[in-house]
Order: sequence, then structure tokens, then C-alpha cells
Amino acid sequence: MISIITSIFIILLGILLYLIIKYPDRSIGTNARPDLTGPKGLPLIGNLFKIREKGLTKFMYDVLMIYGPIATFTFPGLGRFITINDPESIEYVMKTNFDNYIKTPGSRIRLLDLLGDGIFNVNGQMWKFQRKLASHLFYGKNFREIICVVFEEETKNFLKIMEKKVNSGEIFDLQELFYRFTLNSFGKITFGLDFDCLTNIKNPVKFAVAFDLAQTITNKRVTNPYLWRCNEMFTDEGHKIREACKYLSDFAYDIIRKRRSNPEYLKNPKDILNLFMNAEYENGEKLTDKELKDIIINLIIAGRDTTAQELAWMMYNVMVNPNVEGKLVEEVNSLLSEDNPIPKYDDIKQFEYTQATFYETLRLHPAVPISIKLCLKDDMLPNGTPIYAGELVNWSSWATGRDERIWGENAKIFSPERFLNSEDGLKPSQYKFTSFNCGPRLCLGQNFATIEAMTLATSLLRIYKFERIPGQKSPPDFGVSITLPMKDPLLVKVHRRN
Ligand code: HEM
Repeated sequence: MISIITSIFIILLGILLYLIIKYPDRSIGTNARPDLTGPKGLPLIGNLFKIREKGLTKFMYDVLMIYGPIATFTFPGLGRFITINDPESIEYVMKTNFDNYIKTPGSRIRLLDLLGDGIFNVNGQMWKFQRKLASHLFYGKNFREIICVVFEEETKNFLKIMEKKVNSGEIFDLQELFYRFTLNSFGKITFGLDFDCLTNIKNPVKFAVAFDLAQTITNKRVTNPYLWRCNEMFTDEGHKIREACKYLSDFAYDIIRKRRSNPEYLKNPKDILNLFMNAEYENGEKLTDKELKDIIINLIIAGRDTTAQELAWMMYNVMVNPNVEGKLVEEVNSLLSEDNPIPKYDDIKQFEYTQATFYETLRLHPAVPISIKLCLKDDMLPNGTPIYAGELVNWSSWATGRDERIWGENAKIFSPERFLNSEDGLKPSQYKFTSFNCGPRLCLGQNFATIEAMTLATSLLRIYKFERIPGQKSPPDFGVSITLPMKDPLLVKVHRRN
């Protein structure tokens, strides 16, 4: 007689066999798409192993190179992805039929502890409100005055550190100093606070420690989309992320409450928090403390790591491309001097080669390497490819930046000239140059980040030459993260230029 256990085992085996036959090359729950090409997956788990082995960014690059811009693959728990690695499809999804493609609810939950209902993590009406309010503030005169004063102060502090490093001759991590620069700038610009990141470079900054911890664990959630809950339940990471997010929230709430109790303070637009506290929705309502806290934390996330990482990639590219360095130095020497060592807002536009170098860095090392959107209703791309409700469309700026079909034969070469010699110049199409996103959700900080990076880079390059310590990987690997940090420190020595 067959025992109950054996019967259960046979039934489970039957179910498994049925599922393997139903999903022979794709992850469980996904529909077949025989009309599309793409890397063949394994039964039930689709392309899980390859994506885990290579990382999604490099996996997407391989898919683009082998199968072309429109292809498909599956990932268990997330579903079917349709890649749209061409400007026409990206424009369609990000602009033409914008309302049909939203940020995925799953990713919203994973980011909720850190981002709350801030602009990055919301769709629909909530996003529209915040976007309208923020964009109006981001381009105002007040904003420009606030940021430029801070960039100048922080650049001065950075130059002082460089002077010490020249004298000591020590080897240091340039990327880590750029994180300190952008965080300190952000602390001042958003809260009017000096975190002392650049005046006390040996000391850890409590806000930065909590912030890094919350971001590291959030990254793990993103890269481990279904087991993160278990991980946080059985390790101390759940507790750690809650504590870190609470610290950040309390920090922001404390400042907001102090300001509310001192209305005089709000009369002067000294920082971004002030601008938001004074701002009103169309119906005349002001933002609540929770809304203010979420906006501020989102802005710090948006602006700190991205710009610091781009500065690190830019300096790496300058160090390994002496011809680019030569042209940059020529440009900064023609526009800056000992009496005028740091560019002002209105002068920045004149540094065309520097801006082209920054954009070329963004093209090959985009701080947000991958974008994913969920399709709400059945739809069709301009080239006739159907997209069904529930499927995910995604593209990778890292992959398209290296695609010869888009950027020409020298796509993989670092060449700032491409932005100066082309018709579009320093205003490339958003759907081709996607590093700042595109369409109605175009990055609000594009101008901010460009000015910040150029202020520091031009001031540094006029006086100092960086030497990359031999023995480091070239190009450096990037770390697994929502953004694109260099995986290892960027070890350099700094010298005074003759
Ligand atoms: C080089 C630096 C930067 C890069 C490469 C960059 C890139 C991006 C990208 C790709 C997005 C879209 C993200 C998504 O929705 O998935 C984005 C959105 C955004 N960025 Fe940036 N960013 C940079 C710096 C900044 C800075 C400095 C700020 C603020 C001061 C900022 C503010 C924002 C905001 C508010 C959004 C949300 C826009 C929306 O959803 O409507 N960014 N950025």
C-alpha cells in the first residue's frame, strides 16, 4: 500500500512536472513571447542565474549586443521584461504614452522605509503635485543663489584638503572625498547645516553613517527582490534599517519643528527646506511635516551619490586620457586665474569642453544604469512590438551608451568631442542621452549636478594633477547598487601643476 507521504510526493512531483512543461524556458507565472528573441531561460526560474552571475546592468548589455534593442527575458518573482534599448521606444514609453508606464509597486515597497512618499517613489497625482512644486523651486533665482554660494564654499574647503594632501604626499581615496563634498554641499543647501564632512575628514558623520546604512540595506532589497524580507527577519538588518531611517526622519523632523516654532526664520529663503516650507499647493495648502521630510530625504538620495560618483568616474577618465586632460587644463587656464579661481554661475556655460567631459562621463558611466517601468494596459511600441499589461519594460543607459547603432563606431571610446562636434552639441536628445532620465520625469537636478561637478572639477584641475596609483583595475568595476559607485576606492596622489 502506498503511504500518505509517498502519495503526497507523487502529487508534488506531478505538479512540478506539469509546471516544468508549462514554463520550459521562462520563470513561473510569465506568458510565452515566441514573437520576441532573447536569451533562453531555465524552466521555472527563467534567466535568474545569468542575471545573478553578471548583474542586471552587464546582462542587459549582453542582451542588447546579441539580440538587439527589443528583446525579452524573465526573472522569477518580477516577471517578463521587454527591453526597449532604442531612443524611439524609450521616447514612446517615457513621453508619448507616459501614463501607461509606472514605477513598479514592488520596488515602491522595497524603497518605502527610506524614500517614503517622496518624489522618487510615487506615481500619478502624488508625483504630479510634488513635481510641479519642486520644478518651480528648482529653477528660481533663490535656488540658484543658494546653491552657488554653497558650491563655492565647499570647493574652497576641498582645495584646502588638496593642499594638505600635496604636502603630505599621501595616497587617498578620491571617490570617498567626493561623497564628503556632495553630502556637505547638500547638508548646507537643504538644511542650512554644516555636517563638517570636509573640515573634519577623519571623523565619521552620524547623518552620513545612518544614510549609508539605510541605503546599503535598501540596495540589498532591490538586488534580492523576494528574499529580502526573510533576510531582514533572520538577521539584524531589519532592525538596523529601521533604526537608520528613524534617525534620518527624526533629524529632519527636528529641524522642521524648530523652524515652525520660529516663523521669522522662514521669511528668508536660506535653503531648500525653507523654500519648500514656504511653498503652497495650488489649493493654497502647505506641505505637512511628513511630506517635507520625504522630499528632503529624496533630494539628498538623488543628489549626493549620483554627483559624487560622476565626479569620480570623470576624474578616472581624465587620468587615463592625457589628451582630454590637456584640453581641460587649457580651457580652465583660459577662464580661471589666481584672482578668479572658482567659476560663478553665469561663467559656467563658457566651460564647454569641461561640460562635454562631464556628459561623456555620464554617457559611459550613468549614475542610474537601469530603468524599469510596469505596463498598465496592453500597448504597442512604435516598431509594432506588443507590450501586454503586467509586463515590465526596461532599458539600460549603461548599455545604450556603448551601442554603436546609437553613438556611432567610437561608442565605447571616451571622447568629449562628440558633444561638441555633433548637431545637438551640449543639448543632446533626452531619449538618446538618457543618463538624466527623460520625458516628464527628467531629472530635476540636471542643472544642479552639472554646475556642482563643473565648479569643483574646473577649480581642481587648474591647480592640481591627479596621479592614479598603479595596480588598480582599469576601467574600475562598479559596485552592486541602485546607482553606479566604483566598487573599490579610487586611489590617487595629488600634485601641484607646474
Ligand atoms: C549627475 C548626477 C545625477 C544624475 C545622473 C541623475 C539622474 C537621474 C535619473 C536617471 C532620474 C530618474 C530616476 C528614476 O525615476 O528612476 C532622476 C530623477 C530625479 N533627480 Fe536626478 N540625477 C542627478 C543629480 C540630481 C541632483 C543633484 C538632484 C537634486 C538636487 C536630482 C533630483 C532629481 C529628482 C527630484 C528626480 C525625480 C524626478 C521625477 O521623478 O519627476 N538629481 N535623476
